[in-house]
Amino acid sequence: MNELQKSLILESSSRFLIPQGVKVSYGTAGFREDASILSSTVYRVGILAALRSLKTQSVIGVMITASHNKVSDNGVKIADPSGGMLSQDWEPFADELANAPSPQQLLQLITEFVEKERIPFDGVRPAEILLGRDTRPSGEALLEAARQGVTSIVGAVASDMGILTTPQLHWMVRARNKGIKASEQDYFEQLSNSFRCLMDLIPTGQSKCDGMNDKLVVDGANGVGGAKLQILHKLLSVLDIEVRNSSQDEGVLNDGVGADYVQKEKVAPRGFGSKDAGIRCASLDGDADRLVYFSVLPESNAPIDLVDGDKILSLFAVFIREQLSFLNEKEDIKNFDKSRLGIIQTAYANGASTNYLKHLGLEVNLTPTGVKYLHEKAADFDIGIYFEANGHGTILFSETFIEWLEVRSNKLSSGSKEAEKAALRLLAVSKLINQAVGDALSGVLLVEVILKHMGWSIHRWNELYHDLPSRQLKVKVADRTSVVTANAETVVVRPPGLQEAINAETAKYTQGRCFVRPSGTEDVVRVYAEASTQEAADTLANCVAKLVDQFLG
Ligand SMILES: CC(=O)N[C@H]1[C@@H](OP(=O)(O)O)O[C@H](CO)[C@@H](O)[C@@H]1O
Ligand SMILES: [Mg+2]
Repeated sequence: MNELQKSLILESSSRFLIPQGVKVSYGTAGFREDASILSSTVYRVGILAALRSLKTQSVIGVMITASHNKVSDNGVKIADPSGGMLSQDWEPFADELANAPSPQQLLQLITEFVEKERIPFDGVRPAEILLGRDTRPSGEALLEAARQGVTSIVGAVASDMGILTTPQLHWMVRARNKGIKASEQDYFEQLSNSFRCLMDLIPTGQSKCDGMNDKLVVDGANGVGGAKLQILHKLLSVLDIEVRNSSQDEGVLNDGVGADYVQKEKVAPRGFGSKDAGIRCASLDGDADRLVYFSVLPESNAPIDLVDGDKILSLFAVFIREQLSFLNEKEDIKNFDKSRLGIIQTAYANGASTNYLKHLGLEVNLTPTGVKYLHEKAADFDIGIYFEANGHGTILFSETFIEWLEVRSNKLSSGSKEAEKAALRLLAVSKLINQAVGDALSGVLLVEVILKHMGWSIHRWNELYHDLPSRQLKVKVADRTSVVTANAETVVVRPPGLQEAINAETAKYTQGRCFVRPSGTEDVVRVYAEASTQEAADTLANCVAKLVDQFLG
C-alpha cells in the first residue's frame, strides 16, 4: 500500500469513529446490532469487501439487513464471489477490523493483513462492490457508510443496487462473476421463465386436485419481500397470489408478522385470521431469505398448521427424486457414475422429517447450525438440498451435473419422453431456485409449481409425515462459550458431565431427543427437545434447561 492509500484510509476512517465500549462480532449472519451504533462497523465492512474483491479479483457484495430482527436493528454481511457467505477464514479479520479502537490501529491492521494475504493493490482489476439494503429506515445512511468504506480503497467502485432482498443481492454477485446478465430485471426474468417452463412440463390432468385451493396468500413481514413478490406476480399472471403485510405502510417490520414469528410462535401473523381457514398461506421473513407455509385452523384464536423448512425440503426431495427415477428408468443416469442426491439438515430438523427422508432411501447429513455449513455440505453432491427448520434453504446443482443434464435433454428427444421431461424439469429447477443462498421468492415459486405438478393441496403436503412435538428454550448463562459441542452440535463435550446428565434425562421419554448448544446470534444457550407428546417434550426441555443452569449458571 502506498502513502496515498494510507492517508486516504486514515482520513476517511476518522469520519467513522467507533462508539465507546462496543464490541461487535461477525456471527452466523454477519454483524447485527442496534442500528444507531453500526455506522463505523458498516464503513469498515466496506473496506473489508474492497480488500476481498482485490484478493479474489472478483465482484463482492455487501448487504445491509437485520433480517427478522426488530426494525431498530440493522446489520451487514458480505457475499463472496460465488454469491455465498464470506469465506470463514476471513471472519476473524472482520472482527479485528470492526473492533480496532482508532484509525491508526485500523490502518496498521489493514497493512499487516494486506501483506499476510498478499492482496494485490496493483492487480488487473480494481475492487468492485455491489451494495444492497432492505427497507429499514436506517439502511440509507448505513449504505452511504459502506460506500465510503469501499471508496477509501484507491480505484474501488461501489454500485448501489438499491432496496433488494438478501438473496437478490447474492444472486447478482454470483451472476456478475459468472459473466451473465445480473440486473434485478434479469433476476425476475430468470425466475419467471423457469417457473413457466416447469408449468409447461406438468403432466396433463395432474394440475387439478379435489380440495385444492388455488389461491396463495403471502405474509410479507412488512419487509422487502412483499413488493418484490408483487413484481413477480405481474410477470406470472397464472398465479393467484395475494400479498398482505407487504410494506411498512401496513405495519411495523417483523412485528407480529414474518416467517420467524410464525415458525417460532406457531400462530398466524397479523392480518390473518379464522376467515382464512383452509387457505394455503406462506410467510417470508424481513429480508426474504426464509419461507414457511401454513394454514389457519378454523378456531377463533387462529392457531395454524405449520409447514416448516423441513417439510419444504421434503417436498423438494420427493419431486427431485421422482425426476431422477424417470432418468434412472432409462439407465441414463447410471452412466453418470457420480450422480448423487444429498439432503442436508441441522439437529433442529424435526426427527419425523429425518426419518421420513431416510425411509425414502435418501442420504441425510447433519451439519452445525448456520447456512454456511449447510451450503458447504450441499455443494458436495450433484444435487444437494438443504434447509433449516426455520425456512432457510435451497437446492444446489453441481456444474458437471448441469452439463450432463444439458447433453441428456438434447439427446433424449429421440428416446423416452418421460426421461427427457425429467431432465428439462431438473434444468428448470436449477435456474429457478437460487444457487447462491436460500431465497423465499424462488422458494415460493418452486413450492407452488411442485404442488401443481403433484396435484397436492397444502393438507396433502402436510400429511407427508407428522412432526414430533418439540420445544425450544433459551438459557441465560455466565459464559455461553464454555459449552463446547461435537457431532454437528448433537453432543456436549464440555463442561464434563453435562452430556451424561442430558442422556439420563432423555432416556426417560418415548422418542426422546434433546441437545443443547450456544447460540451464534444471541447471548444464550439453546435447548431443543423432542418427544412423543407435547407435554413430554416440554418437560424434557425444562429439565435439561435446569441442568444447563446447574452446570453453567
Ligand atoms: C435455532 C435457530 O433457529 N437458529 C438460527 C439462529 O442461529 P443461532 O446460532 O441458533 O442463534 O440464527 C441463524 C441466522 O439467522 C440461523 O441460521 C439459525 O437457524
Ligand atoms: Mg432473513
